Amino acid sequence: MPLAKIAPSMLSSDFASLAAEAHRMVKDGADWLHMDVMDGHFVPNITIGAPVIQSLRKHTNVFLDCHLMVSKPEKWVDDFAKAGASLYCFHIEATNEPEALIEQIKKAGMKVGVAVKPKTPIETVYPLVDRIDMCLVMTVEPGFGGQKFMANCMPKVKALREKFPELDIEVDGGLGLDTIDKAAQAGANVIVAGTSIFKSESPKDVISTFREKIKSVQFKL
Ligand SMILES: O=C(CO)[C@H](O)[C@H](O)COP(=O)(O)O
Ligand SMILES: [Fe+2]
Repeated sequence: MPLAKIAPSMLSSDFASLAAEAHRMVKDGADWLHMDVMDGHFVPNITIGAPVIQSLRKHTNVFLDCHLMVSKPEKWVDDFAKAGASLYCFHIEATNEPEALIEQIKKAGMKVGVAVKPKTPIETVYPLVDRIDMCLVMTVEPGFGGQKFMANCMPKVKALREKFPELDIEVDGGLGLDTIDKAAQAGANVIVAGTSIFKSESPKDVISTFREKIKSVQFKL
């Protein structure tokens, strides 16, 4: 099972001080920064686009894990690559040609992630796993931070981990000190958390607790 990676969702940060918030998260132990991109069409919310990634990239070298909750994800690959995105994670529900999109993302020089919404069967990603770097199993309906963790998505994580022991498996939505155990035991190793980290008195402690919980199950799976 790959190493634990903790990826604060910047959706919960103060967007007016994004660079400072990014530095704060890295100082507090974040491995990646999770950048939630929403177009108001695939999900009923609008957040950021490539220009924001471009600005942020001028202030930090940290790995930018971009979660594209957008229709037509093929349309934005080059913009995000030029802007300095490290990983481009698209929703399998948003494209009819995932294989071509994966190749396009790789050609643009980014890592590739495929995301599945809670109701999407995990089997849909199995044929793609040999070509991707990460699978994101949503544990809320995409669109908003601060929602309740959907524990009924854990069997999807477990099945994916059993089939692909070395794959980066990311969970996203409602992760906190009260839900991290379930995600770790199911086999997730990349933890996205916005609300629980940014609302905490000590993001550093939350991040290190997440990492310890993943490590504690690492060798059992
Ligand atoms: O993809 C997302 C929303 O669609 C966010 O990454 C996610 O909601 C973060 O949630 P939380 O604040 O509960 O950690
Ligand atoms: Fe996300």
